[in-house]
Amino acid sequence: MGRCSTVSDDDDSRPVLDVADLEVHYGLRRRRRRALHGVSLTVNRGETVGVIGETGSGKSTLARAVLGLVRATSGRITIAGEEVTGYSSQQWRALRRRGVVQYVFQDPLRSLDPDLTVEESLIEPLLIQGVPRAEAAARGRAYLARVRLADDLLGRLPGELSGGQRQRVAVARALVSEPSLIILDEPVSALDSANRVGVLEILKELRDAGVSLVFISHDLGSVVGVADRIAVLYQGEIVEVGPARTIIKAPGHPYTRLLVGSAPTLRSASASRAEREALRALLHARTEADLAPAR
Ligand SMILES: Nc1ncnc2c1ncn2[C@@H]1O[C@H](COP(=O)(O)OP(=O)(O)OP(=O)(O)O)[C@@H](O)[C@H]1O
Repeated sequence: MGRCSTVSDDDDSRPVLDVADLEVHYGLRRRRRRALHGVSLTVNRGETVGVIGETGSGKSTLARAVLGLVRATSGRITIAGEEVTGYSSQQWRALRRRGVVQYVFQDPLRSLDPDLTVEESLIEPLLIQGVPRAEAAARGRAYLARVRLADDLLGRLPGELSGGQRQRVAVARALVSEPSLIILDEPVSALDSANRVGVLEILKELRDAGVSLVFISHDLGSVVGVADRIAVLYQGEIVEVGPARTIIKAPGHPYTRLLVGSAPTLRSASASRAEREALRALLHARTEADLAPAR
């Protein structure tokens, strides 16, 4: 199976995702909270970009903004050459129906309709696009094989699958319409280690086949083997972005150093406890100085 086709244009030089100076606030007046500040990120066609950060850093908010599930307070989001920032919910629905951007969430039950069989879930996006049923069914089966699941699961409901099988079906469903971009928000976090390895292998194959992916995770170790570039999100801001190898070998920001130092498998020697505490203190000092509350 080849590269995912381009849905809305065929200019390969244009980023498939261009997020510029994105700001997202939640709540009103005194409850107003800034979740993202000045976030800029591009994903080139065929590129896999990892976004890592600890809990509450704004990873899901970024995913939701790019999927039109949360509104940008300011900034610009362009997907496959289409500026979507000011889209109404109707326009977002139309964009999703065209299959330009697809998603996989941590909990596959959020990505899959519990009342649709695996086959129905796989062919639904294609039928919406007007693909004839027989062709849609054939493509659904092909993508099921691509995530290494057998045809005998086609008649099952999501509730009749294991967690790992469900997440593979969610990945196959995201792929079936051959979108320009797939957003994966913590796709392996809820899986046991065998399934995690299996799904990461599938993501690597997709990357090698030239599918454009955003892989969001709190776990640097999961992202590092899959992503071409990694963006580090800290308290709603991207503090560092670079090739995966550079992020691991020469992390620039104290928070990235802390992440790398806390993941012993990523370095020959993990940071000592004293080093980690020194980095935490440095981070704390920066946070106090740099991050003003939302106005
Ligand atoms: N619907 C909401 N209303 C108000 N605040 C929210 C809402 N959703 C998220 N937040 C806040 O925005 C910030 C970023 O949340 P977000 O869910 O994007 O973080 P995350 O990095 O995905 O965290 P996790 O890894 O725990 O999922 C947090 O401070 C969170 O409490």
